[in-house]
Amino acid sequence: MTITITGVNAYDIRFPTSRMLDGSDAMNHDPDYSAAYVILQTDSPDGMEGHGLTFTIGRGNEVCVAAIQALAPLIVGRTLDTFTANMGAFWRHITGDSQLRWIGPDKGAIHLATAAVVNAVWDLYARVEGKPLWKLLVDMTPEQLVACIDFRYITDLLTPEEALTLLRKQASGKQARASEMMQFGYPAYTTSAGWLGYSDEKLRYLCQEAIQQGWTHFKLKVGANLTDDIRRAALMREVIGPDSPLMLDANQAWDVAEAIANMKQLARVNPHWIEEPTSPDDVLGHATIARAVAPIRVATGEHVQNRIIFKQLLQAQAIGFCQIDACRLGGVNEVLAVLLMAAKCGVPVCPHAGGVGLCEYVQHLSIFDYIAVSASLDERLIEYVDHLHEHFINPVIIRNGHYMPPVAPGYSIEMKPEVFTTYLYPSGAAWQQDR
Ligand SMILES: C[C@H](O)[C@@H](O)[C@@H](O)[C@H](O)C(=O)O
Ligand SMILES: [Mg+2]
Repeated sequence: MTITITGVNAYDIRFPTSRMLDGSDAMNHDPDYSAAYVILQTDSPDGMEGHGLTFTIGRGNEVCVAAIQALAPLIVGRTLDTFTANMGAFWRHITGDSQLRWIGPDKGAIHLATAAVVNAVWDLYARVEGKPLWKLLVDMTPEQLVACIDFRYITDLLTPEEALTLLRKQASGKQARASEMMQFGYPAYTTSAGWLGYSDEKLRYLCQEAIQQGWTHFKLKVGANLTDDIRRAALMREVIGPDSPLMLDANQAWDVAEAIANMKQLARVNPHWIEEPTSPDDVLGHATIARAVAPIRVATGEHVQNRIIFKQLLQAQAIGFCQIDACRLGGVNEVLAVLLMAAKCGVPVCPHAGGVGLCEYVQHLSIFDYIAVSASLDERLIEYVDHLHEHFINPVIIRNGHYMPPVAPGYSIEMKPEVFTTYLYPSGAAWQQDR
């Protein structure tokens, strides 16, 4: 069945999470979790649509909506088949427009918009095939997967031939790992207890509640004030016990030397990693910090804008954990490139999911990563935040601290119809009380 994409609708959806300081950190103290949301309209007789979003934290979401509208002419009037026949060419088509490229390339609002549009096309593709996205990817041959990737700028780390070899090596165990995923799910950690704006009391009871729910790995926000950081980290360590992994996240608050000095102090709580210790663009700074704070490892990625920066972070041995983001990178195609580079370098991928819809997205990527790329769960965890899942038609299912594989066709990102009225910014009812 040939389906033509007939329209692109973009929506500015915002949730007022800042009212409770959910999602707050050292840099982003009052985030309103938001989505620049795309619906691809098609001519399919059964009304098939493709859904995608890119995540922002409020102001500026309208810029991403405008960027999605700027990309729309690149896909309207095209058939899905012409894209899926050559996914690599499709990605170049979206990212390589000879004029739009100037406001990137592969970075900033236009790249966030790219992710929304690219992911919406993958969602449509998976729906048409009747599979959840992870399964669509798992069922592709190594040749088909490699054909999705734009290798320009990364062949000095990973060539298409090496990617093929990596994927072929894992082919025989795919079925067993898929069954394992269906039975036990993919391990996860929770960030929901540790937002920066939460009081010590709230931190304590949310941690206790999370333990009761089966969580064994926890993340805490640091970076605003070292005395507070030390006190809150000690509190969390006390509640979760000496053996549960505790991750720290500074959200880019520190200079390089400051990060090293502060981590010397925070080492007393035995952190599992330090996340975003400094600017996401500072590859060499990350490498310096990684060497200085070892054996504590550095994690980063939620603001790593493309495969090229990830390549450098890996080449410089600057990260011990690779935190892909489903819509900071330019959608599924670019994520595939990073999963394969990380596998080649032996760096575990632990996706970023602190936002709206990110948990729904990244579960597909990690489950695919395990089944077809890394073949390992060692030190691999998906982030989980307990916010806004009720707005999705197919929200994530967590069992005992694990993500259970989604079964509905698509990329799990479709929001319920009422969201498009209640949380539409600025006209939705949720925003009226602010006016
Ligand atoms: C503003 C956001 O909530 C961030 O704090 C969040 O994405 C965070 O860095 C995370 O790692 O989940
Ligand atoms: Mg973070």
